Amino acid sequence: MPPPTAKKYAFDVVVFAISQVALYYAVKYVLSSLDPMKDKKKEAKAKSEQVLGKLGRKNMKLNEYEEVILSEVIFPEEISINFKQIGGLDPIIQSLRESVIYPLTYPHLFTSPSGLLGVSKGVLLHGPPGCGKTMLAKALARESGATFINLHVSTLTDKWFGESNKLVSAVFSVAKKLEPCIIFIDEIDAFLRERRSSDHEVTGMMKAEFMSLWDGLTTDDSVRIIVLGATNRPNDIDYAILRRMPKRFAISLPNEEQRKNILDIMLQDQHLENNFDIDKLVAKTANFSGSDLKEACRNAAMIPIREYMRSHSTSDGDLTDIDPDKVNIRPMRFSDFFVPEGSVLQSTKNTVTSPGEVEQEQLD
Ligand SMILES: Nc1ncnc2c1ncn2[C@@H]1O[C@H](COP(=O)(O)OP(=O)(O)OP(=O)(O)O)[C@@H](O)[C@H]1O
Repeated sequence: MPPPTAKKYAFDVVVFAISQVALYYAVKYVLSSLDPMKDKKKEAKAKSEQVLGKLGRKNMKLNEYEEVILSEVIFPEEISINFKQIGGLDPIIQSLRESVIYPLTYPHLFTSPSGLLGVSKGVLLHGPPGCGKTMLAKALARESGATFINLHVSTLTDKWFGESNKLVSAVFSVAKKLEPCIIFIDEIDAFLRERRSSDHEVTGMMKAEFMSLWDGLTTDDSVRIIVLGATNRPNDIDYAILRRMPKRFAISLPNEEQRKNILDIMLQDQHLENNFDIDKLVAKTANFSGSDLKEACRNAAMIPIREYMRSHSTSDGDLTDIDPDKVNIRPMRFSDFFVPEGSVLQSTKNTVTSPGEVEQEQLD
């Protein structure tokens, strides 16, 4: 048999190299199709490309964890709430402007060689449910012009369990890339509650990572990132976390004056009867949260509409003779708040506060 020629050797080497490359891609393909997170990563990538496009930062390089976090970014123009829609919280709004918006947007006002003006990197909104904490956070997002990361704890834990630490560090690296930035964590107690012996090891590591990266913000005055938390249960939050949130705002149940403000806002576009006594309604709604008031107004506003529909429907329930240009719905009356079907009492009976003091109003 003749000895193999140089040509044959070269051919064998090429075939071997091709087979190795093919093997590499085959293994990579198999591994990626076995990845249980494949679809989610793909989804996150698509969403993050969309977000980067909107931010005008298409060329920004992100790792796959940062892509997941980017899908939590909310754009100001997607938020319909502004400070004017929030009643009774003007002093808190002003303080939030000073402690969140101005430091992010006018950092030069807050620099001093002594570090005395150092801006707080953690702000906490706390108080009973339905009193406007989430509304405040959304309005801040809209009015601050900062990038707003609405961080869902489930994003860090449920889906990606095991990779939580990398996601936590992605939260801060994305925030840094997109600063000024607000990292908002609703129900922060669920995430950063007091450590318990029953905590999963990963949860503990994730919290430790979060705190250490947060400390990194505190030590660098030039960083324009703020962690904003909201909770109904401030007492459940780890003391170490509370210490990192020196600015705390209590959003309590609205008092009489605040309820008046809230009701004025909620009813401002309603057609009200001439002698509608808003002060009387304020007096009748002691212990109501903003959310209770909203529900009560919504139910009351339905009464004239329901009356109109009933007066224009057949016995089969079909609406008849309704000319959109001639719809004539009567103004809202004080008594609409006390019609049994949609009464204030009924609408709020499931809330934690007890609006039970409200008595059924005489309908006359
Ligand atoms: N001060 C307020 N002014 C106007 N509307 C309010 C106010 N507080 C609450 N509301 C109404 O109640 C709804 C619920 O409020 P929000 O979600 O902000 O409460 P929250 O304090 O974040 O409650 P939770 O702790 O349950 O999340 C709002 O969408 C709004 O309609």
